Amino acid sequence: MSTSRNEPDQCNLRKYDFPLDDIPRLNCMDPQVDELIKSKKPVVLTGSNLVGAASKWDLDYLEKNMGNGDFTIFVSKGNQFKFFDEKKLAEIDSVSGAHTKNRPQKEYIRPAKSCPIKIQDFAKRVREWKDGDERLYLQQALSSTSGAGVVQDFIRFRWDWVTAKQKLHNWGKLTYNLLLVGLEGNVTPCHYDEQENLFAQIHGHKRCILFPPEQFGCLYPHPVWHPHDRQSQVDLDNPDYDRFPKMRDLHGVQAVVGPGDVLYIPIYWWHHIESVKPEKYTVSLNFWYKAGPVGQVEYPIKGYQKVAIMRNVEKMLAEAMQDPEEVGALLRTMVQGRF
Ligand SMILES: O=C(O)C(=O)C[C@H](CCCc1ccccc1)C(=O)O
Ligand SMILES: [Zn+2]
Repeated sequence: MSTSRNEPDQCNLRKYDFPLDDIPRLNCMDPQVDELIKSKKPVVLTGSNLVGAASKWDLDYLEKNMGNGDFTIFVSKGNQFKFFDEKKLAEIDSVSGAHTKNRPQKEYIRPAKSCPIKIQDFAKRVREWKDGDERLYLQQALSSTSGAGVVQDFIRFRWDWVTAKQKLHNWGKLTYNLLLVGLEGNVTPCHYDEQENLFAQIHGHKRCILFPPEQFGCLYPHPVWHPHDRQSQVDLDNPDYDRFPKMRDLHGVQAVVGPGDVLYIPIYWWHHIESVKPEKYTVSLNFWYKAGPVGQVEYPIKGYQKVAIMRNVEKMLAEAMQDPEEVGALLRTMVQGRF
């Protein structure tokens, strides 16, 4: 039911076959918050005012205060913006020796293509956008050249609060803040990142569905050498249970975040993010922190540590075999009928 305030109508959110529990929503001063972050569990923090200085970052303000540099936007014919790492493609081309020359170069479909744009053009295209047009998603790291007004606001974020969190939980350094401006209906499909993430929602609402690293087996990620490394092969919005039978065992958690909310997305947790009604576009800013130092390893090892181990095995085998196509065959030979 939609309340009088500008809130999403929980009833018109997409329904899924798998169960979804609610991510706790706690005031940032609640001591349970640090318990949850310490145990790498997601939580929505309210009242932090972390990006209060950005509460005025709507399209008009961004248009006037982001300078005239080029911004990276992604354009997609559909509603999915599945991250495609061009650097991985370059690596595959560089590593492929004579033995792979005779194989037709596997063509990769890029679900969304990236192109540079001025913020003014982007804002115009968002205002004029209507259903059926190709979709846009601005995804740009903020820096000191991001426009005077925005930089002034950036300085006034609650750095004291967020730096205290970083230190308390032994996170590594802040790598960057990604500014995200997307259209209602845009979906960032299920993937995980190798960084801790304080995801601040500024304008509009986003529905975030998360799964713990332990559900790696149900989400069938692409191989680490693939440009879609860290992205799930499954489409939650169009499940293929024949190819991916273990999707039936999915059990996620979810939250709809609105302006002022900060969602803690723990490192290695899967997340699928959709910009939802009633607003036409959404503005978010994430705070990505490198993982902290690996402390004393405790046994049994945790789900996220198993993911790190599996990644290393895939990297080592791809390096040893020099031909990614042979890694699967070798792994099947190694485990089938034996373990
Ligand atoms: O903050 C996060 O981690 C998100 O996934 C937010 C997500 C956009 C992320 C785009 C992206 C995904 C992978 C690599 C580089 C960029 C959204 O809000 O749509
Ligand atoms: Zn992410």
